[in-house]
Amino acid sequence: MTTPALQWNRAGYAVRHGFWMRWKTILHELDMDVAQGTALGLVGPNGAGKTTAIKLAAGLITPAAGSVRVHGMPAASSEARRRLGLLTETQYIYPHLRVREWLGMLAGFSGLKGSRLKERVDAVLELMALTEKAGMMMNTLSKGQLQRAGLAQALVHEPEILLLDEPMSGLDPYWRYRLNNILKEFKASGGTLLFSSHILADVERLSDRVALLDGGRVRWIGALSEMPRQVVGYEAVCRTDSPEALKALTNGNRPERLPQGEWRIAVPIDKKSVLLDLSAQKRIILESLRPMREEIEAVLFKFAGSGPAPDRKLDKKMDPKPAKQEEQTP
Ligand SMILES: Nc1ncnc2c1ncn2[C@@H]1O[C@H](COP(=O)(O)OP(=O)(O)OP(=O)(O)O)[C@@H](O)[C@H]1O
Repeated sequence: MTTPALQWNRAGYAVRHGFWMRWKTILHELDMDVAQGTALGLVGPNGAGKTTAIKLAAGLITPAAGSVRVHGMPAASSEARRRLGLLTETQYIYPHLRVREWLGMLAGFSGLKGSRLKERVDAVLELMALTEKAGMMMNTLSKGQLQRAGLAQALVHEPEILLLDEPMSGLDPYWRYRLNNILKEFKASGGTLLFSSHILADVERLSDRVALLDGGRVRWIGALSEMPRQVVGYEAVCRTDSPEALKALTNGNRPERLPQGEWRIAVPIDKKSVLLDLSAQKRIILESLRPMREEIEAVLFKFAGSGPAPDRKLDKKMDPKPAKQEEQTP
């Protein structure tokens, strides 16, 4: 079996919290992975643990239990970090640096030098349409421009893996579309993507798999197309001369007349037997029948909070100090 590009292996994370500095578990035995060349989208309510999971993969924080690996290497190792491009939710900008200087400085931290560094800074400025802003101070950028500068720094050293916390945040619809295409190209060229988002349409467009986090646990992981969604009704296309038959099927939903004279109707689940009876009696001629499933949002909402309650035993058992021994072993 090939080693995943990213892997959280029963990874836990805890912080000291509150007046009494009690331990608070933020992630509980997180088990998930991302295969090379694929995208995993993290979704979940505020405070679910998405940013913490990304920070663990970036090696910014170390797990208190279990391990987090990048191509089999500890996420906090310098070799792992070299392979990563990271966009955090809150960017550390140096307000009095110019955009080009800021990008150059971060590119330098990633190991780029000389003409190669200049070449790459120019390339990401152009990619993010910031060439004209290159001489401006960082603190004069708009929110969306700052986000694009953040994406430029994540891409400048041509990482194999991108870790993006809310990458679409602050972007206008045009840039959301552009970024979607940029990230698809990144993936098509073998790149691996981990990102979080509250915008389900973006998650649907970009992810091969989705992990739903809530309360610091993975509640569901898989391809959205495989998500178990209940049938809530049917979309029927039929021919009929009977307005009563149409009325009996629709629960007040307005039927749509199609150009060839057929009717497209949304039939609620409880009218399925009426539909079949009318069809058997030839009062309607069914041309097509397609199940309608519940909205993805509704299923996610159901999954969130549906798992086990936080594991108190784990909270107590968890060694708050980073699991150094485990982390060193590739
Ligand atoms: N240093 C800390 N001290 C106390 N609590 C913390 C700390 N860091 C994170 N948390 C808590 O951990 C939980 C998970 O935070 P995290 O930022 O990972 O959530 P998230 O899913 O990214 O949320 P959002 O969608 O709002 O960005 C939150 O309840 C947060 O308050």
